[in-house]
Amino acid sequence: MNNVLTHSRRIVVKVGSSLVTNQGSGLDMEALGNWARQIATLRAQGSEVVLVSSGAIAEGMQRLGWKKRPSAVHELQAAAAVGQMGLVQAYESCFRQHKLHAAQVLLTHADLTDRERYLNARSTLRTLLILGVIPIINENDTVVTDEIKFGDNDTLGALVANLIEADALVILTDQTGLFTADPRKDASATLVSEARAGDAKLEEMAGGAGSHIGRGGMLTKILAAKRAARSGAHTVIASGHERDVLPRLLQGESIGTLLTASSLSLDARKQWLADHLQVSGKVTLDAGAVRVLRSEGKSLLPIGVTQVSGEFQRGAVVAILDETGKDIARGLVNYSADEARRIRGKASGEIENTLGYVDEPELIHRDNLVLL
Ligand SMILES: Nc1ncnc2c1ncn2[C@@H]1O[C@H](COP(=O)(O)OP(=O)(O)O)[C@@H](O)[C@H]1O
Ligand SMILES: N[C@@H](CCC(=O)OP(=O)(O)O)C(=O)O
Repeated sequence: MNNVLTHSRRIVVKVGSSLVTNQGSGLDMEALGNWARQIATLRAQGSEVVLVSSGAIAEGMQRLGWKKRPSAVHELQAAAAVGQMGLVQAYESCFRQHKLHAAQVLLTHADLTDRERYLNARSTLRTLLILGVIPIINENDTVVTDEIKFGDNDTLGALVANLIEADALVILTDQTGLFTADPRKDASATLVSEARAGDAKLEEMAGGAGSHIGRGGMLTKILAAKRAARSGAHTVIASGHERDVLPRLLQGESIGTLLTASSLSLDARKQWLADHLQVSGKVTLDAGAVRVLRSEGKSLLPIGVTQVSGEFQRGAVVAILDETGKDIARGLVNYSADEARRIRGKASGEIENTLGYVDEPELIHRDNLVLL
């Protein structure tokens, strides 16, 4: 019996490519019907559920008659555009059988890194949940390029869990959970039934995707659990082939791997900052500045900055690096890259002399700064 999930009222369910397709070609309608039925059960019990579903590329390939997954990005994008139609049509008809409306929500990285779009996405999802609609989320493959895509839907699932402050993220896949090593390669691997999300040991156990269908493998699921935990969401990694896995999990049954979040959660603004995978620039600090940020939770003053790279405006999100180049924090800057270069290493009292004006004494205020 596991009480952690019985208290979950808002849940993000991610179903991987391996579970929604027929060996990578076309959709497995029976599987989709099965997810819809289980989600309808949760909904009837009062839970709010968001579904993150892959499958667009596989369905698009089948509709276009392609036997082999293309490697060219524009062809994958074309397949995703064709296949997404089929994916939402299929879900729409499955959910309709349970008298539930479904909504298509396609997100990109940029949607979650821009504060205004992030807030819009959040309020739309909240509204859909209040209306009793099941949002079905996928990456907007058509407009993303290699550099800016999530690529796997595990990361997307975690960011959605952060976005709507979900209680739990359930990642369903083709394995029964996280094993001590990839079970496809190591027959002696054993199932990890419970661990703390973010435990570094888990990353060593996890390998890449087990088939040509899936993208991220176990590592992206472990990292997704770590990310989801930042807003307090627990993660379960379990097999989608397990009968009635969703209602059973919520009834407290121990199935798969439970990765627990500590009860500490960052406030929404800091959460948004921590979620920035893409940043506009970087500032490198000296050892003293790193120490006061870490141990005293202070604001970052220009005097502690040794280097500024990239081009950014006031209000942008930047990565904060320690003197060895390690990424240690995210922050919203009070000065542009140009201004920051001019005031770096200087005392705050010198800002006015250097720039001719002073907006704020600190480069990044502590309220706008989050340690990673
Ligand atoms: N430690 C591990 N425990 C379980 N599975 C692992 C592990 N390391 C790697 N894997 C592989 O990860 C695969 C699941 O990821 P993936 O293929 O991306 O599926 P999905 O499409 O569901 O995201 C499994 O089939 C398995 O081969
Ligand atoms: N957005 C892509 C799915 C990406 C993907 O395969 O992710 P995953 O299910 O995590 O292995 C699609 O719908 O085809």
